[in-house]
Amino acid sequence: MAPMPEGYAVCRTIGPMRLLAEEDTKLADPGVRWVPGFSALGPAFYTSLRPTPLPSPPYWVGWSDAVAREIGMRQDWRSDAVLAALTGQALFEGSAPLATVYSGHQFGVWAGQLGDGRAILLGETDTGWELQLKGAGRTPYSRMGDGRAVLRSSIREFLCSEAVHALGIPTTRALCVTGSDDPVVREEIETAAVVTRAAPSFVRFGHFEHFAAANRVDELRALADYVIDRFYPACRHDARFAHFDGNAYAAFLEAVSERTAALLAQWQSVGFCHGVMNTDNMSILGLTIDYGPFQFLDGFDPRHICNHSDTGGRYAYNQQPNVAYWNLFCLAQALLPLIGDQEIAVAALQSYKTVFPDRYEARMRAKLGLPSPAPDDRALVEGILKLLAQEKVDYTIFWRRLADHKAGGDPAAVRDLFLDRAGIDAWLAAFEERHAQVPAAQAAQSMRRANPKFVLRNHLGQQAIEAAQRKDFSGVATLLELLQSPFEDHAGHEAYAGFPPDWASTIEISCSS
Ligand SMILES: Nc1ncnc2c1ncn2[C@@H]1O[C@H](COP(=O)(O)OP(=O)(O)OP(=O)(O)O)[C@@H](O)[C@H]1O
Ligand SMILES: [Mg+2]
Repeated sequence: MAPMPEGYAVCRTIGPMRLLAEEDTKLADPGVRWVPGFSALGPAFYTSLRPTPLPSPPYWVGWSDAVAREIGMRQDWRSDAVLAALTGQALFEGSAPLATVYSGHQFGVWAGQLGDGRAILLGETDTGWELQLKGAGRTPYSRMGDGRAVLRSSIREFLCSEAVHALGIPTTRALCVTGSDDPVVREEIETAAVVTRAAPSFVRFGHFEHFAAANRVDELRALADYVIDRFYPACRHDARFAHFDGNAYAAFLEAVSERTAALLAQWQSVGFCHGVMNTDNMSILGLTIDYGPFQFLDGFDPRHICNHSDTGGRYAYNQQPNVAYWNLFCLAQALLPLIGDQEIAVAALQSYKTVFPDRYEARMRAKLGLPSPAPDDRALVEGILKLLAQEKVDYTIFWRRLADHKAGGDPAAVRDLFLDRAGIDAWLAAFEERHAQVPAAQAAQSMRRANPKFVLRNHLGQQAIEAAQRKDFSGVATLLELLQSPFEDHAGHEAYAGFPPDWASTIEISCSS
């Protein structure tokens, strides 16, 4: 293990908190064991250090027992000792925390070294989950940052991780948000929080770029071999990659491209804007990672920019698929020393251009309740997107109402969303004609599984955040419950599925978190 750097948390006693005694640390055993995982790569890839505890006593803000179960934690995992371990007051027995180093392209420009400036990896469990504390204090990669995260952004990340998972979209998960009353300075003074995240791996495109940029090919290869062996073993032998003639790194690039294409198809179809698709926010596993200024579309506007810091609109909703490809190109460049031939690297990226549209069309067909493809489906999709964009019709509500209509509901609920009645009537007629051969009950059922009733809209998150800032955490729990089963009706919770209020458009979400 690399030595503890000076100036970071050595964690003896801070304020009223104390380092847990040996017997307390055992109590903090979450029911899983720690295995070497990423740390086995060696100190070139990270700095070992402890989280820095916050001075004030921590408290639970929100938690997901479902995630705890998936990780394999004990049923009564939410003990004081675990709370202490998830807020840096104590260490889980056997965990060897660290912060990893990566680099990246931010807003299209090479940013050089970044790294986990406020996320500390506790380790990997024997059940295959890395646990990471976001907002756990400064690291050697913090640059000018304070190493902290605020309650507002932590609640957003926690809820959205679980919402995106429940929508069937690959994502990092969130076990819990813990808070404390310690002030954190952003545009205003806010309070500190930590999100405990879980993922099979938090490796990003930027980890590869880091070693490639410094021409450190041995480390680059070690990292690629680790990721391939752990997560992409098929790249070494599967007949699917035979066209690369045994070049596992080219196969790896193709596999990552395909996962990324599939991810983007899901984001686009559900109306999810990520907001900061820098290469350091791109998961090598094709997971959604880094919930910052994200937004689910309210009214459908293809050019919507959810991040107020993104003045040029680089990460606008309709730019996301191209940006993902641009990011994959950066990854290809980073992997070039391993792949060995530029043409092969470029070839490995090509499948993005077919997988993305194929997956996107399949997702949109599912939203339309169509079990198999037909030549005019693209026109049907383009037709409705044009109408939705024309009047900025609410994206989620439109699709859910269309599903309800297919289930026998009044078509007026759909028509009433549009001023252009002739336009929507013509489209509905084409939709019904296309459905002539599809059993209505089957279509209705699959549409309700493809078109969520509940998404984490900005204003819903905002209401839960404001209550939590007053120490009322019930809004976080209620939203979590709805978002964990977003396709269910949840009678009595119609308000969470309604149109956003006027003030929703005034919420400004930026990179400040
Ligand atoms: N408050 C902070 N203190 C220290 N470093 C920070 C802080 N906020 C962001 N950073 C660092 O700045 C870089 C870019 O930040 P970005 O907003 O993409 O990530 P993030 O929100 O911190 O976290 P992640 O990508 O891990 O979800 C990263 O290296 C990140 O660790
Ligand atoms: Mg980030």
